[in-house]
Amino acid sequence: MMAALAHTAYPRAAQAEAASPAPERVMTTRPAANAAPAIEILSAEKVFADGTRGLAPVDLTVREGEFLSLIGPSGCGKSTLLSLVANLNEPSDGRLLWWRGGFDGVGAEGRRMSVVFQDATLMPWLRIASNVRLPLDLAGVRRAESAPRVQAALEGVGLGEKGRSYPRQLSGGMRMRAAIARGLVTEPNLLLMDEPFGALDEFTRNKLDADLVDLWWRRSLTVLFVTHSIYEAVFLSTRIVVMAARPGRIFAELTIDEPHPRGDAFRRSPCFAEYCQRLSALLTEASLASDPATTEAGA
Ligand SMILES: Nc1ncnc2c1ncn2[C@@H]1O[C@H](COP(=O)(O)OP(=O)(O)OP(=O)(O)O)[C@@H](O)[C@H]1O
Repeated sequence: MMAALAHTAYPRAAQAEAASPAPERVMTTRPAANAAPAIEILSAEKVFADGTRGLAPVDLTVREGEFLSLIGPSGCGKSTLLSLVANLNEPSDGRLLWWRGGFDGVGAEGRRMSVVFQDATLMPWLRIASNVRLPLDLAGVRRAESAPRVQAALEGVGLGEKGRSYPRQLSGGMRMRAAIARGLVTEPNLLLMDEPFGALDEFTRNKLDADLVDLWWRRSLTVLFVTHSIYEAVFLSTRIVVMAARPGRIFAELTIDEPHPRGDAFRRSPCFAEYCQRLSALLTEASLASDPATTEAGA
């Protein structure tokens, strides 16, 4: 089980979504600032074999229950940072902690992690259900046990009827949902997502964003999310980390202190527009700080 998160009840009338009869859920602005750390990045630095300094020392704590997005100009190290957290890459210096321990503790109860990339990477020759079942097959889970878990994961992303289809029979948005189902089938506590909806049209992306934030909220997930989209970052996140390039580093942070679940009413609200403007201004500053000429001049 995950550590208890602070749930702050909001008067339903305070939100336009309250007009909708469907969700009987308590609104919340989790997580608590003092929630336990899921990931601690401690002065982690990355210099690649060719000498490229992908990341200057970065210090960042991702707390349980956060939806934390990384945004910044191209080459600022978002994917590099995510790959360190996924343990697909090692820091050249500094270290990371996963649930206050080493990576060998990942996978234990309450410490499960999944990664979803921009490309759905489904096996074209396997039906959707078999694609989603892959992580369970690799873990040696027996079919009798995996079948209901696969079906539940598919239903969780709205693909309950598509298990017998092949990837080519699905739209791009559906394939991405299948990739998310594959990420969720192991019931992760932490979901790492590298621009998962970057290749989708805006309408589909908005829909998947709404479903993702709903999943995050219902399942008490912790999410570390890479995006280039200001709107997506503001809509989804509890906190946004703005990065600058050359070398990749943390430039600024913005907390989106708005209750969940969030829906279209939030997207249309003046405060959404304000957050977007603030984030846009920070990104402009980060881009200027990423310009070598500016950086040198200011040094
Ligand atoms: N394997 C590698 N070898 C050398 N340099 C690399 C390698 N991987 C990344 N880099 C460099 O490290 C820096 C950070 O790259 P990274 O892909 O993390 O940035 P990003 O913010 O995710 O970029 P984008 O938004 O364009 O995806 C860039 O300068 C990139 O060229």
